[in-house]
Amino acid sequence: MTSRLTLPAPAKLNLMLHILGRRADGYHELQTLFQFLDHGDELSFAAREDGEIRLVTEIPGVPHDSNLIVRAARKLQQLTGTTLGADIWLDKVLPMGGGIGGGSSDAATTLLGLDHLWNTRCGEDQLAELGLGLGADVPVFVRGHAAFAEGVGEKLTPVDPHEPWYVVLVPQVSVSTAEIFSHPLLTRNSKPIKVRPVPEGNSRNDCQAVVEQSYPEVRNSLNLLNKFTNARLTGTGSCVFGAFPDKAEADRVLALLADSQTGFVAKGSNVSMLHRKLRSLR
Ligand SMILES: C[C@](O)(CO)[C@H](O)COP(=O)(O)OP(=O)(O)OC[C@H]1O[C@@H](n2ccc(N)nc2=O)[C@H](O)[C@@H]1O
Ligand SMILES: Nc1ncnc2c1ncn2[C@@H]1O[C@H](COP(=O)(O)OP(=O)(O)OP(=O)(O)O)[C@@H](O)[C@H]1O
Repeated sequence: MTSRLTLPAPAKLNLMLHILGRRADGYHELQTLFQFLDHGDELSFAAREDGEIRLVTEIPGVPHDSNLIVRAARKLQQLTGTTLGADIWLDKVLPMGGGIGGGSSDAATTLLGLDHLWNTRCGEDQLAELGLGLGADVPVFVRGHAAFAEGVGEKLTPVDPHEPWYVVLVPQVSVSTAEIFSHPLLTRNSKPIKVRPVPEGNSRNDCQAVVEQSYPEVRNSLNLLNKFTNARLTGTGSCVFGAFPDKAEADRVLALLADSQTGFVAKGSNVSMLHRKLRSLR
């Protein structure tokens, strides 16, 4: 039997997100602070000699060839000219359309995993550039270090914010990133801030007001979590999160909300689980 390479695809949080303006191509200039969670999907890869890319475990509602995993694998094949293919298995844990970067993280894990398995040795610089073509959030997952991001999210400065425990609530709605970024009431004129000191604490997400307005479920989750800590939206939602000093406190709060809320507890991490695993393989 061919050996399988199994790797995690962690979630991310946007600890703050400021929108500075809109570019001519419709994309927005952002400043955002990314941190990873020790919680995510898991992917397994096995090389194929015939060059085919096959996602064995498809996601209902996402056509095989549109899945970011398949698109990432094909892009890497094109870039490197390898004759190898892969069978890929996905254990989907992260909610979709949750603003915690599941699809982008799957794509980054595919790029790094297949670069390792195929021995194509592209390295992080090339893979981050390739990943940007798949989504604005892919490069930070390729780099694997918490970062202050500028541009559309691709200009990354590594940073080391605190690593608290988080309660992440998952309102049962899927928010379209494109819909929020095209909303007429979105605030798009935040003043640029400096990378250092790292903006932590009372930071805001400029998408939060319009998401709360359009999705009452998200507002409700924010209100509930706000009773215990400063709750914020991640990305364009739907997920909301709050920090706690230890796991016991985070578990306690999630349990208190469990009647009406779906969610999970996870530790913030400045080095992604993916990179920790890859280092252990080298
Ligand atoms: C909001 C964030 O989650 C913050 O981390 C990301 O910037 C979004 O990253 P993503 O999901 O990888 O986004 P993409 O797939 O590249 O873009 C989805 C849609 O969001 C809008 N979009 C995204 C990123 C950005 N900087 N400006 C935008 O206006 C665009 O309309 C685009 O069509
Ligand atoms: N491997 C994948 N995992 C999840 N979604 C995928 C994948 N491939 C394609 N998609 C599509 O991408 C959409 C967005 O999924 P994703 O889970 O990345 O959202 P998100 O967490 O809001 O992302 P972000 O934080 O980057 O905005 C899904 O609704 C789905 O149609």
